[in-house]
Amino acid sequence: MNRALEPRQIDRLIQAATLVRDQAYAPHSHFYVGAALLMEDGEIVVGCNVENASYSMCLCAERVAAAAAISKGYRLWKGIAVASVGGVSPCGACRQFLSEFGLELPVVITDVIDGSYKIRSLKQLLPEAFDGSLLPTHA
Ligand SMILES: O=c1ccn([C@H]2C[C@H](O)[C@@H](CO)O2)c(=O)[nH]1
Ligand SMILES: [Zn+2]
Repeated sequence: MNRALEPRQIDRLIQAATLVRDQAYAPHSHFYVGAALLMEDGEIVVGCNVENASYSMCLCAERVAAAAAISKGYRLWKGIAVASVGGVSPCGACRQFLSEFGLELPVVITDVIDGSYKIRSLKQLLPEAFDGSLLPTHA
């Protein structure tokens, strides 16, 4: 199966992630992040980071987008773009969270300053991932 994103899909994802970044609630870090997930049917589901005065409760944009997609009934994703100043990679927690739904996922890591990006698979970002297959309750 060809999992590579087409240039047009990459553009759409970057545009959506950059746009939703404006909605980020980040009064504590002032670090604004947007994420956009591409569904198998072409739909895009977005998320931004949502912070809290109790810092450990902060939600990353990637997990907000992933939870929104699941809530809409989407579990098959073609790619995700993450937009921030400097183009940060998803944190470890988000890598693990996203991996639940497939390690082949292409991650488009975008710097909103100049629009540059790089693409890495989740498998590259999370080698030797814990996938729950050894859990006694695994189906
Ligand atoms: O990939 C990342 C990295 C950080 N953040 C958020 C979490 C927190 O609100 C702020 C600073 O870490 O940026 C994300 O949303 N995604
Ligand atoms: Zn994260």
